Amino acid sequence: MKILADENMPYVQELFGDLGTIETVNGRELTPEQVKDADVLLVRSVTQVNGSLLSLNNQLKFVGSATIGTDHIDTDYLASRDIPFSNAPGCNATAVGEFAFIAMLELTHRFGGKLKDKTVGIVGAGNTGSAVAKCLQAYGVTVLLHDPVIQDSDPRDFVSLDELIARCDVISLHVPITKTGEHKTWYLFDEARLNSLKQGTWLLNCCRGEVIDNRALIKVKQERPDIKLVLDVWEDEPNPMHELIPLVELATPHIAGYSLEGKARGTYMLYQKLMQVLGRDADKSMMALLPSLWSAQLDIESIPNEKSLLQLARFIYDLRDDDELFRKTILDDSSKNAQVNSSNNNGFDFMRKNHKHRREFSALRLVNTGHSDVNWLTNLGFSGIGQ
Ligand SMILES: NC(=O)c1ccc[n+]([C@@H]2O[C@H](COP(=O)([O-])OP(=O)(O)OC[C@H]3O[C@@H](n4cnc5c(N)ncnc54)[C@H](O)[C@@H]3O)[C@@H](O)[C@H]2O)c1
Ligand SMILES: O=C(O)[C@H](O)[C@H](O)COP(=O)(O)O
Repeated sequence: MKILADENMPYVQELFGDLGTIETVNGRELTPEQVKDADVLLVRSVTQVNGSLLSLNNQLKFVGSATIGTDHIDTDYLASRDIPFSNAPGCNATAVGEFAFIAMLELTHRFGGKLKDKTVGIVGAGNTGSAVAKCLQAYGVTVLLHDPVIQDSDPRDFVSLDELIARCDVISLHVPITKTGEHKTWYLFDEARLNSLKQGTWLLNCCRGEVIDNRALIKVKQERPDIKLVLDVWEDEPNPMHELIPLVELATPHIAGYSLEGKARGTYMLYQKLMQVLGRDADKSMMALLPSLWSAQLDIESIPNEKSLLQLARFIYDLRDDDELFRKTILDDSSKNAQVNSSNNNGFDFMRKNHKHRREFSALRLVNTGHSDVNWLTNLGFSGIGQ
């Protein structure tokens, strides 16, 4: 069996190695010729899987995408050819939740005030939106949810988008990209909606770039510096509008979901699905792939203020490093960029490919050595305390 896998998918050899021959490829540049004799195709979000890519292949038994989003997959086409498909729902939701939470702590530290005093609106209350809400609620932040698709069948409370915008100090976007239908999300935040943000709103986008009209965002942000932005995703990736980057407070190249655990979960979910398709037992364990804990343990006496919480979060993941590298990689030093571009086509993809996967909060075991209540850190995701 020939398994063709994106070169940026970890643990493929460990999980699929005994099923056949593995060939790794640059997913963004994959051609029909390369796919021609594959039995299994494992992709990430950068590969458009459609009739054109699969036009020379008559033997494909499975397509898997180690991602939450499926907007790069022509699922109707795969169904028309009876090719089983699976994505990896929720695989990197914890990573996105922690990324957005840390970004909010960073903004609070930079611009003053307390995150705990803010009201945060989540647009799209599925896996990633709920993961952000979980972190915020563990810390005691007020959260409002907007999700017209599930609001009638979900027991949580929901508000309209207008109410969310009017009441929230921070808005975090977690919707799939959809171009049609009653609840389409393409340019959900167009110029009019961006202008309706209340004074001083922080807007985070960790879902898909095209949920915000980026050209309109440049215009609005130039007129309204009170709005603060965290963008992990961009219109027209891997070529974000250069004029937008300096206007963004925290800018990263679509890596909100890039935790080691999130990537491992993505590959593992595809392994489980393929074994099911092949009618075989999935006898490998995902936990065996991961280094057990990133740090044996950290003694915590108290979290006296938000700065201490930020320091603890930075110990796991210092988002400022990715922001700094992103600006340098994309904007600075054209000669360096030329080198990057020649070997890897694009600085955006270069940074994603070479991203050192961070760990999730759960990789750090905390021990409560004081008398104050720090047990809520377990609800935030850390291991140890209260267990
Ligand atoms: N930046 C990253 O690294 C990263 C990582 C994971 C996922 N993503 C993106 O984030 C998206 C969301 O991921 P998820 O796991 O939360 O997906 P999900 O399917 O679990 O949740 C999405 C939610 O959005 C809701 N929704 C749909 N249209 C809406 C609208 N118009 N208004 C409000 N809510 C709407 C859906 O009902 C659903 O509950 C993915 O589709 C993917 O594109 C990005
Ligand atoms: O949809 C997803 O799961 C995310 O956008 C994912 O993090 C994208 O990462 P990629 O597949 O491009 O490596």
